[in-house]
Amino acid sequence: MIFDATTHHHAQKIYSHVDKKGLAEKLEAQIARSWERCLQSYRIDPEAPRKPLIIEHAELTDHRERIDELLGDFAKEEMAQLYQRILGSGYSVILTNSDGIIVSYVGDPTLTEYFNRSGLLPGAIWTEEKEGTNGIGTCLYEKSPVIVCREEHFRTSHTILTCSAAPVFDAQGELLAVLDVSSTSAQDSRESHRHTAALVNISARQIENFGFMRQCQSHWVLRFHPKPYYIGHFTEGLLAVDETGLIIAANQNALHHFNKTRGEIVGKNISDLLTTNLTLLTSYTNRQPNGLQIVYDVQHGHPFHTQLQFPQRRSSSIPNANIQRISSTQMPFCMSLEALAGKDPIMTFNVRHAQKVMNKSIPILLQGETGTGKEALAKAIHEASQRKHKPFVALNCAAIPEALIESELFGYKHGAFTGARREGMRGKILQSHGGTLFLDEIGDMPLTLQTRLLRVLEEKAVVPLGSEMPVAVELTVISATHHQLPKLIAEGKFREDLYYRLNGITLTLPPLRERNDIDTLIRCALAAENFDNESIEIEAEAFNLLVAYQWPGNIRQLRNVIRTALALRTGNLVTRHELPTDITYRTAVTLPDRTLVQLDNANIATTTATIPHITVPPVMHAQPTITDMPDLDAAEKNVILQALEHHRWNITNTAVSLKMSRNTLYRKMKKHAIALSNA
Ligand SMILES: Nc1ncnc2c1ncn2[C@@H]1O[C@H](COP(=O)(O)OP(=O)(O)OP(=O)(O)O)[C@@H](O)[C@H]1O
Repeated sequence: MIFDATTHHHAQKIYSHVDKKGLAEKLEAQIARSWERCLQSYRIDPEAPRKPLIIEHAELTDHRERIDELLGDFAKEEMAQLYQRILGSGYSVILTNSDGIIVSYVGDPTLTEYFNRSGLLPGAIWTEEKEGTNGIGTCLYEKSPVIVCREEHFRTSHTILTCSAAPVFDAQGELLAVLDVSSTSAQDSRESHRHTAALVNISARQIENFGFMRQCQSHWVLRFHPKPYYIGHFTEGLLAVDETGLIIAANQNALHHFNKTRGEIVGKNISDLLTTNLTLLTSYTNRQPNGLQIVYDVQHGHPFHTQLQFPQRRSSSIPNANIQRISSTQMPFCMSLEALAGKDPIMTFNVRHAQKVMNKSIPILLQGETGTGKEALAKAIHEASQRKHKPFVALNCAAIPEALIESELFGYKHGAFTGARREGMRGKILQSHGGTLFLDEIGDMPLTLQTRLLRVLEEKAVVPLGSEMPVAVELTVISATHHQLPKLIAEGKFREDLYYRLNGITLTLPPLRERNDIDTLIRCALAAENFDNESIEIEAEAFNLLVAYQWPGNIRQLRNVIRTALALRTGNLVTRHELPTDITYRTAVTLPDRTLVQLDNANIATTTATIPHITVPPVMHAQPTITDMPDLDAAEKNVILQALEHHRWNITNTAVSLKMSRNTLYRKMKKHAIALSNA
């Protein structure tokens, strides 16, 4: 930056504007507010020279993955289209995440160096706190479209830029990203940029609507607009509804069309807002798949043209009270924090307590037998918390060799040790910055690492291997173990001070055999494992055998049994013959003949099926002896080895292909003495 009279004049203009409360200069209100924030809240010196703040490549990759998850490739395609529309004007098109970090960039290759020097490059941070008034940062703060033209920038070094930025919100109305177009042309004025700003706003709405459809793909989505030809247009309203017709999400346009706030729409039934309901809408769409139906705004009587989109992978017929379907898309519903509370008093207690502490940086310790749903609860807490848009990062302390946990957790600088990645690695702790770090099997963490973890928790900073510079981290930890930590402390295997650090609150998950909502869990498991989305019925006899079984492997075992039963069934009926002998022999039940239990998919998390009364006599322990098992064991080992080979020993892909969790895969590998070093 050149320090000359012009530079100084720019800074003086800002001081005098803020001092004289706007009397010195006529300014856009957004710019005036931002200048005040920069001087009074962030205390930035407008003349201070500044280098762009760029995050590390590995961190940028994490941010990109998170955005891609929510917006898919559409954001990049829309940016490319926008760039084509303004081609030749010397502009760059930029997408940042909600932290103001540039995650995508499309620009004139001949100007790349020029933009890079101005700090407009992937990984650069453009919040107002860091860069003063600017298109991206001010848009993030204002949560509305902004134009920041040349001298309206706060930092003198940015006054060569003209930027138009528009916010992109997620389906819940939270700010997700900012789309920005910047230029360095001296010809640009606020007026000449209005056309560009309009294009940016249209593209931001397109990205937002596409993101909405992606985020709500397991629900019904009602598209609506007062004019029929605007269905599919960036101004269309979108409402996502669950199977009872309850509105669970709305886009910005929907609020505008109803002239209501989000709070006045989300949580209402669709029939409270429109002269229709989900059954009428689905039956119309079944008859006329691409037709538009006219319905009326209940409050004002205005007509809306509507089109219903069925959930992807869910049955597209009208919910029917007699023939109930089980659908895999109910999985998220079953696994939400509210749904996990179920009807079991201990789980309800756990969920209520989790809700009270989840936004207060209080560490949560989950205790329970293997397979009781500790990781599922940790994820649900994260998803229900204010951190839901930040990463959920899990580390299984028992599954990773001791030598690797350290680098996995704390990360390393490039060249920290032989074999280290050239660009270094951000450890799990830094990856979870602002989100949730889930430390599974914490009781198995080696003592030396417990000491380092304790230091991180106390100092809220990480020192990556090979580095001396601590990096500040915003850390919320949920840890889990099947061990009794106080017992490990007494045995000298776990640090007492770490235990108190991790145990802001302990939630103990009950084993499945002690839960009184096992019927609901069976329904959830059936829904989750019904990948083909078919109508499934289960014989009362089979259902009751499942209810009465003792489940040593808890919910994980239940899921496995149901997965196999669904695969073995003939037609759509699950009978006792598809259940493992372990269950059918052990559980002697007086059963009625072939009464069907129909599974109520509309109320899967809360209803009890009408199960005919049965008596459950004492359990017969007809457990197979170990000598019955070797062939099965060998077959299992073989299947695991083949899958590992097929997926080149990638644990995540192998676990997905075998439909088991990574933890289970690690456990089975341990059981069969398959070491990762086999690779
Ligand atoms: N309420 C539920 N309904 C249906 N499936 C569930 C529920 N809770 C957990 N599951 C499923 O059960 C399996 C085991 O759950 P999870 O991995 O959370 O258990 P865990 O206690 O963490 O196990 P481990 O101690 O072995 O790590 C997973 O497939 C999970 O998706």
